[in-house]
Amino acid sequence: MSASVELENVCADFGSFRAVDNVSVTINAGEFFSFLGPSGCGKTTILRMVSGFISPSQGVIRIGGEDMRNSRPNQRPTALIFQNLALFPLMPIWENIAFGLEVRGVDKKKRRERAEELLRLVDLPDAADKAVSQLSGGQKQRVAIARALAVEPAVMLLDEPLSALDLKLRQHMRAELRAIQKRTNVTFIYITHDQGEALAMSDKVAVMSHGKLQQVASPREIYDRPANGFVASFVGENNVLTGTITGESGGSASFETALGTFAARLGPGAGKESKLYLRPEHLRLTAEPTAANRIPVEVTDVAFEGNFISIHTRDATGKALVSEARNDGRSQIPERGARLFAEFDADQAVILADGTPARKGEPA
Ligand SMILES: Nc1ncnc2c1ncn2[C@@H]1O[C@H](COP(=O)(O)OP(=O)(O)OP(=O)(O)O)[C@@H](O)[C@H]1O
Repeated sequence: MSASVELENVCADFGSFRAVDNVSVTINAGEFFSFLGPSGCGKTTILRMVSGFISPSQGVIRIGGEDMRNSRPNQRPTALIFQNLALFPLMPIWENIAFGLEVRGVDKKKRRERAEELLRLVDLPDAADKAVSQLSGGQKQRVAIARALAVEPAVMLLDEPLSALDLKLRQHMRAELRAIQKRTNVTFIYITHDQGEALAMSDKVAVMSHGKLQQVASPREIYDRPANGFVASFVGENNVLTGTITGESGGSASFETALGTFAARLGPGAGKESKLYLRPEHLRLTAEPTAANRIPVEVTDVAFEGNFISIHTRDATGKALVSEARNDGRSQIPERGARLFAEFDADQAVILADGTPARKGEPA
């Protein structure tokens, strides 16, 4: 079973400080949905309102179409998973998983069967009789997920559940979590400040800043078509050029900067206070430019990043521009000090409205 979650004009105020500012979003049943944003942007507060631990100051939350205003946390079809999971150290794994069922009066045989079924689901089929101390961090996290699923929630709320794990395990668990979500078809609402996690796992991502939703879209759209400068800079890397729009035609514009005038795509909301955003992977370094958009640069550093190489450059005004080359043995990697051109195609550069306004109760 899974359920949709709707937030309609939801605000959360702590005194005069607005932590969540007029958020409206629909999360479809069976979706893996992430809230992504920097620390303090209001993600956890949203999760706590959906789970019922705090009430919205304004607005409505519906789960499965039902207004949750008068439902306490234990009356909601939700289960919550934290970063610091608390398994009971003196109980074997299967009893940890079945604990919620015992509270509900399910008999021991059924509890054991359900625990074993869930252990198969989270890919730990032989762990039923093990002690908590015998499991690794990642395995414990999977047990915590099995325990949350035991009571058959329609919505799972996950609050940065992987942040205590090391990098390799975190990457492995991304795939695991996604697989578990697809197998169960339970709605997953996942909060994270890690863009890699959000992009890799989610059907849809909501990018947040200062309590406000900035964009709600598929991971691909968030990356390829950011709605504003905040999303463009927070998700992935971008070179940012300041300037002014001097002409427009169709979906593109000419943008005058201290380095010259460039043709670029006009993003949503672009106006006077806009900036030009250019991803490092779209900036090509060459001695013989072919594109009209070109900037003379000098290479200042070449950094090996594993699967790609970051090439740091400086233009005539002293501004740093970063370009990326794939480490595939075929890319030409320039030497430090080389004088080249950084060129880019107009449809890969986008002009976007700037950042996000400050929220109520906060200095601008
Ligand atoms: N009970 C509270 N009283 C006062 N302010 C609060 C309270 N809870 C949260 N806040 C404030 O609201 C803002 C949003 O907090 P929230 O925990 O939702 O952010 P977050 O995006 O989850 O951040 P993090 O990733 O660091 O957990 C923060 O500025 C925080 O200090």
